[in-house]
Amino acid sequence: MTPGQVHSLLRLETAALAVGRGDMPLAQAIDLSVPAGTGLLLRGPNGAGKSTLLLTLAGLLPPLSGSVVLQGHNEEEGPAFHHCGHRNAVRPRLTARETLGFWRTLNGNPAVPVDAALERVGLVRQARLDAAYLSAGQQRRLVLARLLVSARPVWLLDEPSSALDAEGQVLLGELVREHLGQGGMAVIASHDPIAVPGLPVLTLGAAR
Ligand SMILES: Nc1ncnc2c1ncn2[C@@H]1O[C@H](COP(=O)(O)OP(=O)(O)OP(=O)(O)O)[C@@H](O)[C@H]1O
Repeated sequence: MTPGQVHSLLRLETAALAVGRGDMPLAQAIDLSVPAGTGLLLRGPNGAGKSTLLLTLAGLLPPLSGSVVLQGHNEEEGPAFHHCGHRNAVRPRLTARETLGFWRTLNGNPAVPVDAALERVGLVRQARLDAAYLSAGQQRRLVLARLLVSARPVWLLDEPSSALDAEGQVLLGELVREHLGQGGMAVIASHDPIAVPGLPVLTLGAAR
């Protein structure tokens, strides 16, 4: 079975989902249905709850009410979600190559080899450099490479384009399009344009 055939059974669904922090609601009545091979772009002003929604979809925050279900997912195949927060979560004293090796081992389901992932994101020359010495955009590219080294069907990306140069933004669009093309899913919170044609948009309101 190809990845696309495996993922084609999956669908990310929320029903009457309310998300928030503590007892403070930020967004309510969210009814999503994201089938395999499609994505969703989250828009909305600062503080609207986009990051909170991504964390809730990832299972890292509890819903205030309602449900999140990944239909068709077999738990025995391991975790389905890659959550990449707006912070890079890189360890300063691991090299770029060690960082990807660490994530590949931790996340399991090995996919693209570490050196191939570094090449894909343009970090070959930085492979042996401590992550602390990577520029902001290079650290962001390392986060993108992390998506590649372990196969997970659902990418939850929080401001993935921040600090990326124009070429990096093109790369991000390519990676997301390829992932969707293989039957994956992506929910992306961003204030920037994302180079994925036809991406549906969910706009969260201001929470002020
Ligand atoms: N740990 C926390 N405890 C309490 N409130 C929090 C916590 N984290 C975030 N918040 C609040 O939740 C609200 C929504 O934050 P969130 O990060 O989800 O917004 P966002 O739409 O992603 O914003 P941005 O566009 O600025 O990234 C904000 O008012 C924020 O202060």
